[in-house]
Amino acid sequence: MTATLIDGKAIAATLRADVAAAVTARTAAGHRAPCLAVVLVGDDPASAVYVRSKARACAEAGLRGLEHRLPATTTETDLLALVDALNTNDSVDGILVQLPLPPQCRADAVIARIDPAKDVDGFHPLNAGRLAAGLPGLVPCTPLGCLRLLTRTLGGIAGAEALVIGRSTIVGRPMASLLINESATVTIAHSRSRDLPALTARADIVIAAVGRPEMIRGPWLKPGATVIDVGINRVASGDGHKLVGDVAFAEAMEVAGAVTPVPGGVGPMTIACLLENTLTAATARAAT
Ligand SMILES: Nc1nc2c(c(=O)[nH]1)N[C@@H](CN(C=O)c1ccc(C(=O)N[C@@H](CCC(=O)O)C(=O)O)cc1)CN2
Ligand SMILES: [Mg+2]
Repeated sequence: MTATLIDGKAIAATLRADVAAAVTARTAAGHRAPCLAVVLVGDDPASAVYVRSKARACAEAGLRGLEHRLPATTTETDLLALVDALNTNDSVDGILVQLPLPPQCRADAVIARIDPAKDVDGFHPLNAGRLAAGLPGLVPCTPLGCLRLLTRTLGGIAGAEALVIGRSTIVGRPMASLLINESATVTIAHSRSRDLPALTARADIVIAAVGRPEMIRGPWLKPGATVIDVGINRVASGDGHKLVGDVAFAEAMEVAGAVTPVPGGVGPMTIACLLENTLTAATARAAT
């Protein structure tokens, strides 16, 4: 069996075009363009690339993007003061603080300071609680992107056995809540789970978010399963490096029904869902 490749890049492009059309309709109706403020602290090269991609994606979809670049020596107090200023700035609809932060800035404290109505990352404890309770709110972009890929690939997922491998607050836990809210039967596994191959063997849907290169092997999978690989691992290859996921891709393609590639699977959906969340936040704020 050769699995279908789930083209995250193409599906993300469709979602971005949908957001752009909705933004055009909003501005034609007299609203200002939704505005996203992105805060980057320090000079982590990967973070700088992601922030640039977010700014470019905003511009292409007709959103206003504001970039705040702060030095690596920024104190937590100064960062919180910037968040406060963005919270009270009425022309800002979404606030995103790029992670990771330098060690002197506690991510938990910074995230908790963001106005939950502007928390387009969906990381604020209030939004996490709303998602866990099955209430509407802003949802983390990576798991939301995974759900969009699943519904595009499978249609409904009600009743499906889903295995989420990874229990982070950014991916694993919100992913499990999203799947439960769609009436899937959900198991959460993690690094201490006893028999991962046995859990994987019964899963119709596997979401791999462990951060270990190619840990999930093809023969573990249930034939025909849908595999969503959230991992982005840089590994040595020849003289340079390459990106691999948490799933052994070539092996998975032999057994699964559909598989996301790395790169070009989940990653592009994260940024498309950020645009979607910014539009959602702007629409909800305009209605209050
Ligand atoms: N505040 C946040 N910080 C971080 C988040 C986040 O959602 N909010 N997620 C990651 C970084 N990230 C977005 O910020 C992100 C990572 C990767 C991709 C992506 O498209 N990856 C490509 C491969 C890229 C490469 O070649 O290196 C892919 O998978 O195709 C998008 C966004 C941590 N921080
Ligand atoms: Mg990917």
